Amino acid sequence: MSKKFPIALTVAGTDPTGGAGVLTDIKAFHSREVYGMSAVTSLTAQNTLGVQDVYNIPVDFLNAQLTSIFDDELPDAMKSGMIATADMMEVIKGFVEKYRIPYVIDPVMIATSGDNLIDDKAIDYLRDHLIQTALCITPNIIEAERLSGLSIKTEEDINRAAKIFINDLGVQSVIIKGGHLKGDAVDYLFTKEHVQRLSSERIDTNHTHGTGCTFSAVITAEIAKGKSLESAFKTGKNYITNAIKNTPGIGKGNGPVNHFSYKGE
Ligand SMILES: Nc1ncnc2c1ncn2[C@@H]1O[C@H](COP(=O)(O)OP(=O)(O)O)[C@@H](O)[C@H]1O
Ligand SMILES: Cc1ncc(COP(=O)(O)O)c(N)n1
Repeated sequence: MSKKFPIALTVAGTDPTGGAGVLTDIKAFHSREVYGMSAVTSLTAQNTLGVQDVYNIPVDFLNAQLTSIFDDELPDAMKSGMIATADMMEVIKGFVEKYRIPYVIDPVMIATSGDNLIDDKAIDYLRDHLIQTALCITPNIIEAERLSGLSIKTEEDINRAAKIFINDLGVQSVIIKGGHLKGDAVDYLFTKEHVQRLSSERIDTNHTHGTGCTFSAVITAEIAKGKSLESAFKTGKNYITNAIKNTPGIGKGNGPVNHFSYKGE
């Protein structure tokens, strides 16, 4: 029987309050009318106030989850978020290379609350071995600084970091997200050939838990539909701006975003 929906897979950690990680990714896939699958890397005990505890799934069991998925049905695109260790990254790299699946990496390192989510060896593996396997990586400013080794304060710094990603580290394309800079919220997609700049007003809120997860999940969903990266980037930006603006107001701290309100392209 032929499948009726595109399929997107997320490989990431869980947040029991549903604001970040696997749960927000699946909500975003569903909202974009894409069938969602997941392989869990870590269980976290976290909420809108911070991360209270982390349990990393044994690497063999991550392998087992991915084997179950890929033995049965090939997703049209996949993304990853929190991958706590280099061993886990190696397993994921194996599947991406074997099945040649379009892959978006959100190089998650630190939660909005400031808690570390992955170890230093994992950051090195991400930079030296994993990001090269992706169609696109979506670092925020802090992640772009850590991976490129530059301090990023201005648009010029962003351009320099992008050159390092593409020319020195060998990534196919990079979206550097300006959510953590001042002024308008500006994101930049760099490929070897061109730059696409998308700007939105900065929304004055602390309800930005899971924004990076959601943004990369929407991009992955659009890629699963066969959309171009440029078009997926536009949808991701429109979706996240709307989702932050219409915050559902959940929790006592940095709340999650709204997956019900965006109906556009
Ligand atoms: N206060 C805000 N107002 C509008 N857009 C925002 C705001 N904060 C983040 N964004 C947007 O949300 C997306 C995620 O960005 P960012 O917060 O930088 O990533 P991360 O969640 O990985 O730290 C980007 O498209 C960014 O421009
Ligand atoms: C399991 C998990 N994955 C990712 C994030 C980062 O979230 P954000 O999108 O706010 O940077 C998180 N807090 N928890």
